[in-house]
Amino acid sequence: MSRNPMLRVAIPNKGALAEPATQMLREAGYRQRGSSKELVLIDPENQIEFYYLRPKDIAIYVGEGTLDVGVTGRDLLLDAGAPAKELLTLGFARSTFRLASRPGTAASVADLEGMRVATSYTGLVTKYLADHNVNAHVTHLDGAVETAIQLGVADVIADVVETGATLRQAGLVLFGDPILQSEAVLVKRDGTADPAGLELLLRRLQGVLVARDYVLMDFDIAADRVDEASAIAPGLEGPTVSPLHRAGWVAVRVMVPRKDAQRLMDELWEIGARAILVTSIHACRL
Ligand SMILES: Nc1ncnc2c1ncn2[C@@H]1O[C@H](COP(=O)(O)OP(=O)(O)OP(=O)(O)O)[C@@H](O)[C@H]1O
Ligand SMILES: O=P(O)(O)OC[C@H]1O[C@H](OP(=O)(O)OP(=O)(O)O)[C@H](O)[C@@H]1O
Ligand SMILES: [Mg+2]
Repeated sequence: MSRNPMLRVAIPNKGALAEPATQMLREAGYRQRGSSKELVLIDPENQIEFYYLRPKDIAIYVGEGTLDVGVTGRDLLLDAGAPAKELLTLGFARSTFRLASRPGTAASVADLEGMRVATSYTGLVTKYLADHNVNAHVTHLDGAVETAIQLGVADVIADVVETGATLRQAGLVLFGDPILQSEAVLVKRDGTADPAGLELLLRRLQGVLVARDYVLMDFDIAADRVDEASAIAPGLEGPTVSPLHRAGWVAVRVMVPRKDAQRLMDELWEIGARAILVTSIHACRL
């Protein structure tokens, strides 16, 4: 029997995406490299190969079809302008892409006419300026772009902002609307059939995302209050209700968003639920 070719997956080898991406794949049951010197890791048991590449190159490999799918940032994907599309948002490396300058330099993108803009994301910024009919000089820098203004290379920068600490340290302020909201995404080449093994990878990653975002909530409650409890905590497909030895009482189990757990416990307690327990989900397949 001939086996399908292995699924070929691009993973960032450094920067803000690298560690959370490998951690998520480990949680999804895949082998990951043990040292940053390993550039390729084959996981024959799961019929998958991982290629550890520079974050900026991943959309290019996937867009050209050299690799089947990859983990990258939405900002990097748009910057590359590669024919690849988002399949799944992964919830880490969340950032915004913003314009910044010394106070008083500009108030909106329209003020950038004729100015010098430094960025590591030349593709993204050039398109953004063109979309706003602004003619500005875009200078490409590989990183640490916040320093470009102090060194007289640019009037304005466009860069990734998370906490804003790097900007503050450089004496810069944000201006204008955010150019985009970014986070890590799984991408695939546009307009091609799904390769063998992709559906399984997606299901496993979705399982990790649900296990991270949801908890299990168990409680005991009088049977005639189950409808009220379901209105508070409906679960994903309705609660599991089991009989209890105590007459007129039942045990209820629901999945609830982790961030809402404390509020839901308070509300369930108010309507008479007792022995309310919250448990983490280690893994799941919905
Ligand atoms: N401080 C941060 N917080 C959250 N996400 C970030 C942060 N810095 C970068 N990112 C995101 O991580 C992705 C990759 O950026 P990163 O800066 O790690 O790559 P790089 O600049 O190519 O690598 P390096 O900075 O190591 O040279 C982008 O999608 C970016 O939005
Ligand atoms: O808003 P903050 O929390 O300060 O984070 C944003 C900073 O993090 C990234 O830098 P990185 O460490 O990747 O260095 P680089 O500029 O050389 O890419 C980004 O380019 C910003 O400089
Ligand atoms: Mg960086």
